[in-house]
Amino acid sequence: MSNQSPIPVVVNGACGKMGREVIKAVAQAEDMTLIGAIERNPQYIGQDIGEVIGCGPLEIPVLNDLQANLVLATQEKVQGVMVDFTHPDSVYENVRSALAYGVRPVVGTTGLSPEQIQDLADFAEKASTGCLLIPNFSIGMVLLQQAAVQASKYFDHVEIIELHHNQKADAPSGTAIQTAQLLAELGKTFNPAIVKETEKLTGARGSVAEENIRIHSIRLPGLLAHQEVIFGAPGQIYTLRHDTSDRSCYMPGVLLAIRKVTQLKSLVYGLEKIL
Ligand SMILES: NC(=O)C1=CN([C@@H]2O[C@H](COP(=O)(O)OP(=O)(O)OC[C@H]3O[C@@H](n4cnc5c(N)ncnc54)[C@H](OP(=O)(O)O)[C@@H]3O)[C@@H](O)[C@H]2O)C=CC1
Ligand SMILES: O=C(O)C1=N[C@H](C(=O)O)C[C@H](O)C1
Repeated sequence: MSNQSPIPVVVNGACGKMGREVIKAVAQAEDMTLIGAIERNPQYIGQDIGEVIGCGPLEIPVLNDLQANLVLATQEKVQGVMVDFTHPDSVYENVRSALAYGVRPVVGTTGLSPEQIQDLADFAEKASTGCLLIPNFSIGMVLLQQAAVQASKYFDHVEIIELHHNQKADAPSGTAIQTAQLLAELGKTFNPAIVKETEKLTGARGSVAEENIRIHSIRLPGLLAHQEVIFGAPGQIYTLRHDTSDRSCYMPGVLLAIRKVTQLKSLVYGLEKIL
């Protein structure tokens, strides 16, 4: 065991699908201490978060007061971290609040606009406070994206298909948007038109992201989170695919981000930057 004080962690969206996994992972991490579980759903407020998620008492009541927990995080021996897995509608304000208190945000929630991300980056820079925005915490997705960047040097035609459970609020997924951005960094425009296309049903050809890369979003019960990047060239197709089967796949990335954000002084976007 190291002599360093454990990192105090507040989890926002604690009773959601991802929040529950994060609570479990943080509670088991020897170098972290769970100090807050924030949730808006009244059915859980006041209950022990450990009991709610079925891992036994953790002596942390579920509260619906982010500000109070952020204040708590500033009173610990070492500066705290807020992990956010909530909703596109609330994440911007949550991160602004955490940064204002000097609490470092680790953000998994997707759906922030480019303008909101830039604003948070400026705010973190001014506050000289680390902040991590990670559209996807799984190592498999980082590897897929790296392979896609490599392939994009040799293929001029590419489309992205992302497939998720139908409780997902935002489309396209944060991961698909980031994947298109990474491919676009090469500085070439993909998918030169071969014929004049007509969409007989609006949206049939998906949405167009950076450098003319199309993203198609599928939402079905039974899916978790999946992505394909399909490259085409005359006479060949190269397909990269990542599938998740359990949300525990994100936890090594989440724990790494909690450790790394304490060493940062500005906003960093993407798991690949901290590996
Ligand atoms: N970066 C990554 O690797 C991953 C990112 N995600 C992203 O994380 C986010 C959460 O996903 P998931 O856990 O599946 O979602 P859930 O809907 O299961 O959980 C979201 C939690 O946030 C709460 N919430 C919803 N709306 C608000 C709001 N306006 N203000 C405050 N709290 C709110 C929900 O409460 P209530 O139940 O009352 O609605 C719930 O507790 C999504 O954006 C998703 O895309 C998901 C998986 C991996
Ligand atoms: O909502 C989800 O489930 C996921 N959301 C993230 C995204 O939008 O990319 C990450 C992963 O795909 C799971």
